[in-house]
Amino acid sequence: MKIALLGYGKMGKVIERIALERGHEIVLKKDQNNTFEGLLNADVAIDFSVPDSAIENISECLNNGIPVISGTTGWVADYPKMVSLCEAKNGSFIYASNFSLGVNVFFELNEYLAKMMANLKQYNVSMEEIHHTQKLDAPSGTAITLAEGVIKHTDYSNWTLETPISNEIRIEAKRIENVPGTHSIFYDSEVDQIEIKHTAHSREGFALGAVVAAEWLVGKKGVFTMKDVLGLNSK
Ligand SMILES: NC(=O)C1=CN([C@@H]2O[C@H](COP(=O)(O)OP(=O)(O)OC[C@H]3O[C@@H](n4cnc5c(N)ncnc54)[C@H](OP(=O)(O)O)[C@@H]3O)[C@@H](O)[C@H]2O)C=CC1
Ligand SMILES: O=C(O)C1=N[C@H](C(=O)O)C[C@H](O)C1
Repeated sequence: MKIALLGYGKMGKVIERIALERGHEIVLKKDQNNTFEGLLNADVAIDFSVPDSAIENISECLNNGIPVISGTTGWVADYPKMVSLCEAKNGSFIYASNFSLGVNVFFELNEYLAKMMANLKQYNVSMEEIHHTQKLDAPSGTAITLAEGVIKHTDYSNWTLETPISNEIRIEAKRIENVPGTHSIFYDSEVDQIEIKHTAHSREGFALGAVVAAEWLVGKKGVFTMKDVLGLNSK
């Protein structure tokens, strides 16, 4: 498979290594300093760039009939626009706030726990995410997906980085040197605490998941999620 990398930073470089190990070829490594030249030779594009460039990168792919995977976070308010563009162009698109298998299992666990806790009003939900100090967005895209998973099954209706008012889930975003990504969800009552936690030990899991998603997407039309890629939709 010929892959265009849109974003060639920390993630782009790990994705390149894993893609080459799996027998793929890299036909474009786009950063701030070059153009999309080479994109049209790609079977699929993988965007791990910056919040301000994700929409341009994804649009360029969809407008040119190139299937695109995006892992860039911090632009999700505009996700519906990219879904509409993909549908209008009969294209192929996957966005995931987190491509790792472990986190996608954790997303399911989070929703399962939220369903069980929904009627136990004595418990207060909060979250913590910890990432490296270069991260541009807060809270992390993964924390937002986790909060949405709780909101879907409980009376919570929003998340906040500030002091929460009723029905808001407080997310604390910590930035510590070299942390690849740690997410915790807490259910606190006066008498106890339930905590679930996912800790990424490196960026390998995110990158492998993105390459697997790219391999899966080629030849399909539509807007998909990691649930489709991992066959979790029917569960
Ligand atoms: N969904 C997931 O599983 C994961 C998502 N992420 C997300 O992926 C994104 C990238 O993370 P990371 O690799 O750590 O970040 P880095 O800052 O290391 O890399 C970002 C890259 O994007 C490039 N870039 C900047 N502007 C553009 C542009 N206009 N077009 C293309 N590339 C551009 C930068 O280029 P230059 O060097 O020239 O500035 C750099 O190469 C973040 O949003 C992060 O949150 C990260 C890990 C997992
Ligand atoms: O910026 C990162 O590094 C990461 N970003 C993603 C996010 O915002 O959730 C995924 C992962 O936690 C690493």
